[in-house]
Amino acid sequence: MLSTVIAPSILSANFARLGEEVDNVLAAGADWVHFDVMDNHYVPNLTIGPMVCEALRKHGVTAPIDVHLMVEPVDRIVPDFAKAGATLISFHPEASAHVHRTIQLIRSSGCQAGLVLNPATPVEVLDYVLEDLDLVLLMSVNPGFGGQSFIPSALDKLRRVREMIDRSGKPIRLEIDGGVKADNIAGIAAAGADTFVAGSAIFNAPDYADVIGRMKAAVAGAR
Ligand SMILES: O=C(CO)[C@@H](O)[C@H](O)COP(=O)(O)O
Repeated sequence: MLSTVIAPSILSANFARLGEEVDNVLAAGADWVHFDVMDNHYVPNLTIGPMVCEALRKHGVTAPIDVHLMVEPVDRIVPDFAKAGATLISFHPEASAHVHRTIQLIRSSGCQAGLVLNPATPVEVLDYVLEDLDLVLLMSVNPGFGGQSFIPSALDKLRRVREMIDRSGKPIRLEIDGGVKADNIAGIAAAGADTFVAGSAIFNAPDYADVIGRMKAAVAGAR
């Protein structure tokens, strides 16, 4: 089983002090930085692009940057994020005309590739591409905003994708994103996730180390 990763979503960080927020959350025990890119087209919100990713690298961030593209089209922006220092790039199959080609593009740009399934996207979309992926990201909210509630059907989906990954025998990460909190993360881990995105639960907490520590302890108990 792969190691546990806690990836705070900077969507809920204070953008006026972003470098400091990222430093603080990494010092508090976070493993990755989750970087939500929204285009006001694929999703009804507008956030940050490659320049901000590059700025974080120039600021001195060395942790993996986990870029979640909620943009359409996808391919045009992939090389820009690779140059800006992204470690992983994940995208939605609905936003790419050629899913396999986009995966190859991400990998040939030097990044790891992830595919993101919305709450209503069937797991069969992973057929034929699963073994080309480094990560599967299951959305447990509809993409576009932080602070939403975890959709319970994501647990069954996690179990199904966990089985698919285990059957493949490949070291593919299973990431969950949306409504993840210290008080529901154990059940999410038991359903098969190893990589946990949490935005509001971490950045709205007064003590980042305390909440990340409680999340890691709950995951360790469940796994
Ligand atoms: O991608 C998204 C939303 O589209 C997520 O990364 C959210 O930003 C997670 O926020 P919380 O639900 O943890 O507040």
